[in-house]
Amino acid sequence: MKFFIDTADLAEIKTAYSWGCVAGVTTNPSLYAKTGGKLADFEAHMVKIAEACPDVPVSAESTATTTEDMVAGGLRLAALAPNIVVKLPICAESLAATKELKKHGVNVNMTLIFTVPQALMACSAGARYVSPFVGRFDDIAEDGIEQLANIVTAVKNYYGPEHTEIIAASLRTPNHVTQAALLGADIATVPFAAMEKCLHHPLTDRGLAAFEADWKKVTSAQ
Ligand SMILES: O=C(CO)[C@@H](O)[C@H](O)[C@H](O)[C@H](O)COP(=O)(O)O
Repeated sequence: MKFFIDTADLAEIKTAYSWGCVAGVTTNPSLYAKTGGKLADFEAHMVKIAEACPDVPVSAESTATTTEDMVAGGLRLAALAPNIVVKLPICAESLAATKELKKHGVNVNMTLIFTVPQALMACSAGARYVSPFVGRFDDIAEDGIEQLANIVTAVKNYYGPEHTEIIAASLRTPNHVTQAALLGADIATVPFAAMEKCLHHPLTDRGLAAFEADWKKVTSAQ
């Protein structure tokens, strides 16, 4: 499973990318709003992200509401940098836009996926990625991991990763990441704070402290 970083914060993206394990970036309007960014700066911000990690896909989300605007806006976003993927929320208009954008060679990441039929419809329209949400199911006392498992099984029954990759989204914890990996999601897109948590374990920290203490004994004995 690949790791994507789920943020629009450039500093977080640069830090996570420098670790060498980040294979993509996903952003959305809420994550961009969190950076304090203005509408006029949106495209320039996406370019900065794309240039900061030029060898991995960067999802930039369109807020258009008609197929025509999604296609026009998608072509504009895709032209900003070669690694930009156009992110669209699942709806009738975005399915049609996905089919059209694919004809132009533009990759689409279809987001806000909560059900198996939604995921299969997105694949069928030609989405390069589908993004089922986990945490938001947990928020309403449903099992987000179980829902993700159903989507992974159904999509993999009919499509391979060269057609459509599954991005487990709305992940909040290392356990979400573990479960997404075990059930076969192609990608986990992880917020920076959760990515940092994934790095650590108390036994790793304890082991490191022991190595350092023992090495001091070795160096001070010389
Ligand atoms: O859809 C994708 C990735 O393609 C994500 O960026 C997705 O929008 C985010 O994971 C969610 O919006 C995060 O939602 P939440 O868990 O913070 O409620």
